[in-house]
Amino acid sequence: MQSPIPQSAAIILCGGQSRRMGAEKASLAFGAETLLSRIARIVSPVVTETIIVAAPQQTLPKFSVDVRVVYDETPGLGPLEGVRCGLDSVGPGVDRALVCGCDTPLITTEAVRILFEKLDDLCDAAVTADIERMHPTFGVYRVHAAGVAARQLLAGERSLHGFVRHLSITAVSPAELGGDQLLHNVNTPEEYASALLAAGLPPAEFPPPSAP
Ligand SMILES: Nc1nc2c(ncn2[C@@H]2O[C@H](COP(=O)(O)OP(=O)(O)OP(=O)(O)O)[C@@H](O)[C@H]2O)c(=O)[nH]1
Repeated sequence: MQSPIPQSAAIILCGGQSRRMGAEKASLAFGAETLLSRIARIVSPVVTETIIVAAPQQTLPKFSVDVRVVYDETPGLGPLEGVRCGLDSVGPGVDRALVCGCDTPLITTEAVRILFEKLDDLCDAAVTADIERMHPTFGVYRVHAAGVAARQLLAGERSLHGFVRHLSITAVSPAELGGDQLLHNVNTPEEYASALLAAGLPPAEFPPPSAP
């Protein structure tokens, strides 16, 4: 097994409303895991610390790896506030961090490692981008981008796409990371079912029978 990249972190966003899903995405079963615990397990081997950024009072599932949980300082601002809080809370010496949603269960450890390798000295971030658009919730950011996020939030910006427009970016195609399926986003019950199928897992009960 390869060792973690020194002075690196992973920030997993798990707040939000899950409106399209109609049930909290982070705690949805995904095989023997939940969506959130699966992502933590996949990303943690690459980094020296894994940080979960949750909404205040959010109930979190159990984890199979070490994580640190922090909470949105100002709730209700959306994922950009989660990114800002995550980047602001990395440990001493950490200078770059993966930012990832809890709703992309088909990402791989290898893809995370490649994203870190793609971040060159001249750029603020290496972000996945397909022919249609950027995917800011699968990217590696320099920790100093927290300042840009803070300024954007103060200016009323809420969107991660608006945020990355203010950064110098290396765009990384899904093909370079292992294929389009990596970015499969689980936002709806149908996308949840198709992600389980793509991962070779049996269908899950939906709505979920009980909260964890
Ligand atoms: N910490 C934190 N994470 C968030 C917040 N909003 C969204 N996220 C996370 O960011 C990722 C992308 O979220 P979206 O799919 O855009 O929004 P969502 O609220 O989860 O879902 P919808 O209500 O259906 O739009 C997911 O992993 C969410 O858990 C937030 O306000 N704070």
